[in-house]
Amino acid sequence: MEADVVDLTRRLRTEATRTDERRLLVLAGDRERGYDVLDAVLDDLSVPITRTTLVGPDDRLRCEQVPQSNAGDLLGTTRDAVAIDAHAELRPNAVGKLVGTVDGGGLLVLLTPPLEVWPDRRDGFDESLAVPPFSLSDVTGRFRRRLVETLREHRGIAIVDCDAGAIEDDGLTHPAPRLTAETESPIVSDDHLFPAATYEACLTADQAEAVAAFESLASADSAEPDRGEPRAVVLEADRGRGKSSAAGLAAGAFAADGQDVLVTAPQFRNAREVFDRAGELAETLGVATAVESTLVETDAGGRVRFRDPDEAVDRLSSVDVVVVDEAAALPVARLESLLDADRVAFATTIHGYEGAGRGFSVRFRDRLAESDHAVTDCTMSEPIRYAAGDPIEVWAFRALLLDARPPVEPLVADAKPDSGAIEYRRLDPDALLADETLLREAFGLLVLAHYRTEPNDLARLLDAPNLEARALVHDGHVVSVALLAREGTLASETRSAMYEGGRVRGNMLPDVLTSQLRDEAAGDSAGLRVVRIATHHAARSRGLGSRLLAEIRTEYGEDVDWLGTGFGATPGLLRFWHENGYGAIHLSTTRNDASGEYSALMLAPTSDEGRALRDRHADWFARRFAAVCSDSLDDLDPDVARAALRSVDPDAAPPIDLTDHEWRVVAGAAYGPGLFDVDPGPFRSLVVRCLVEDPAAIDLTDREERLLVLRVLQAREWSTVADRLDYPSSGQCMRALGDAFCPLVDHYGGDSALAVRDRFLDSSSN
Ligand SMILES: CC(=O)SCCNC(=O)CCNC(=O)[C@H](O)C(C)(C)COP(=O)(O)OP(=O)(O)OC[C@H]1O[C@@H](n2cnc3c(N)ncnc32)[C@H](O)[C@@H]1OP(=O)(O)O
Ligand SMILES: Nc1ncnc2c1ncn2[C@@H]1O[C@H](COP(=O)(O)OP(=O)(O)OP(=O)(O)O)[C@@H](O)[C@H]1O
Repeated sequence: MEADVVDLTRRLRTEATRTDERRLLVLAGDRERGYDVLDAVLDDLSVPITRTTLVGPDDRLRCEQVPQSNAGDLLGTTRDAVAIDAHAELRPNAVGKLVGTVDGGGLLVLLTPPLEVWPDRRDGFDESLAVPPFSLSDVTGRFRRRLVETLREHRGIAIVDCDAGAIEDDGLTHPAPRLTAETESPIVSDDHLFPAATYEACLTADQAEAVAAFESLASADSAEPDRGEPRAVVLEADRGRGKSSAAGLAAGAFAADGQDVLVTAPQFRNAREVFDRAGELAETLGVATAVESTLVETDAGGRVRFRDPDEAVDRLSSVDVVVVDEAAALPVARLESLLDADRVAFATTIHGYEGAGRGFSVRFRDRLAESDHAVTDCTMSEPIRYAAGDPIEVWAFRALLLDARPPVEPLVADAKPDSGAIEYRRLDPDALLADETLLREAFGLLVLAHYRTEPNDLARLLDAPNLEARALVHDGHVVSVALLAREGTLASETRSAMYEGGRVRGNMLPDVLTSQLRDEAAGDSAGLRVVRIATHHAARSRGLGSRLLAEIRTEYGEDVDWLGTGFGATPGLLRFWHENGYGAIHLSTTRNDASGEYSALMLAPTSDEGRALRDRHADWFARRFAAVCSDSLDDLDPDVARAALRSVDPDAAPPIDLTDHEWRVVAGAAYGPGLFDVDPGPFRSLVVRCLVEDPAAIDLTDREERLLVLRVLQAREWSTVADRLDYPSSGQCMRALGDAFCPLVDHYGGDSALAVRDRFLDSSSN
């Protein structure tokens, strides 16, 4: 049989090479037999071992080997053959990252258990879906069943049953011969800053346009003084469109002009093509003085060099141009720091969520828009690594729903929460599988709206026992969707393990409340966490999200003790949840990598037990808030602090408990010559109470509230606060703080406070 498969692989390779497409070979059956066949196939293939990668747990072939957990290392690289050993586990994210790395003419190999039994076997990835109190036997195999179906249905995929020694499907597509490649050749105009050779090195017109976009990063000259302002280029494309190469050609052109270009990426290998192209261009132009793997230098004193993101951030001011490759794979906070560079380019994938996360498009785009940089956008669609319409890309997009989209705008444009056309629907996994449009719309909406949705989530949606999905559909189309996770009802052993620092899967809220906030009972009650919620962008702010939350509360209210959520906190989102009955009980003390925000945890109780849980945590949260704010949250956006406190139920928050002397200090600073600085403590508890309670009698402006947060809670220097809030001087800022405390003293002050106030009011009126 091996000979037959070797022969088939040769034919697949010939076809792939002729069409510049890839082919996929599935070796199903016993693992050892699969490896024997794979060995024979790779021995015969004219593929250099240096361009082959085995992705699996063991180093069994004579080529590079990486575990599936490190599949991201290969992002942005080009391989001739990639074999994925899926026997112990199949991580959907890994498949998403790997498919795009295989070159035109290349081969992707999938080693799997027998296809008939594979969906019903529980593997390593499934273990990650078995979230307590559920067990592995509760996990289902729908994702893999669907995967197997797509493998059987799609073109270009050969399936070999290694146990039976039979070729089930030869995967040959017998393409009609093509006359010539249909790509437009790049047009090189005279009107460009970079040398013509830069454009002549481009393989497609798209790539030439992308290179041209980089010209906007050229440094200022007297003819165009406007170029002195900060500038950014964002280059987006699907995998393998030649982004890195475009960036490399531009970097080479800058270096030829004597500029210092710093290139960064999650890892050097993600950016290798940048250096290949930059070096080639420098050589073509005859200006290269050094061409090494991470450095290109030119006789004009220019260079292109690589630095890790951490190091890059420290060097931004000393270089001319910064190029960030595989930008979507970097945390948003890191991308934000890179914005300190005046001239910076970000190259990233559009369907980058195949493992990279969508932080870039969902969150970082907003930051970029708020920055001073003038942004030039550029997209590339023409494939370079492999031909357009490549069957393996088509398969991967479908199998992992990489191109899932919410319904087109006109279908949901009229959706209103109270209209009869709106229906609340359970998105049962079986119903989703039976209705591909529903699945694509629901998943597409989650992907577009959420920076963290990735192929693993598709598998979770279909197979995880703790997850459920609900939606509002408008005339049958998904307009608002929520992903829900059951949490809590944990056995006492599990709870004590958590309390003692053990890791427990899932159960995000009970986990944080138990392990970090030291509440061993937190995992006892039954909860439902809204993991994600999204409304179609064409129908936001009409109450649809709120209606969906209300429906969820009606459906589950009797069933659980609390509803909860956790998300990257912004003032708008905190308001949205607060308006829907959720109150903050925690803000994380570190920023989330993907969102760049501090995470907020919120609870909405639905039973007495849930209320008791919410109340004690709201109380603890309000009590510790000021201390955390002057420590790990000292850079928290004051509007997030205000919105978080405002969402806390005032009945659950601690009352004001100041001694007479403390009241005299506060009232003395508000109405007399006293100073906040001598004893900030009592001021802090007053501010927290006032922001939680928001009494009608205290009408502070937004600026005054920000002042209270920045100076009193976050202990920022007077000069910093004055600067940030546009007070003309620190002195004016101090007076404004005193003034802001007057209504607080009036409203909350006891006899001792009011006596101080009246004394100073009397003396000023005499
Ligand atoms: C656990 C999590 O999933 S949190 C993340 C939530 N999801 C996202 O951020 C994805 C993108 N955003 C969305 O899909 C939607 O904006 C949702 C889901 C947050 C809200 O859905 P909608 O259908 O718009 O909600 P609804 O109309 O009931 O309430 C909107 C109100 O929420 C508040 N709000 C929600 N998001 C924001 C925001 N980003 N900025 C400002 N206010 C906001 C506002 O008060 C808004 O009212 P307004 O438009 O009158 O100012
Ligand atoms: N102008 C060019 N000259 C030579 N080779 C090129 C050129 N453009 C692209 N290529 C080749 O095409 C393949 C894909 O290019 P590149 O890595 O730049 O694309 P990419 O869009 O950055 O890919 P990914 O999305 O995987 O990061 C690489 O093998 C690269 O060497």
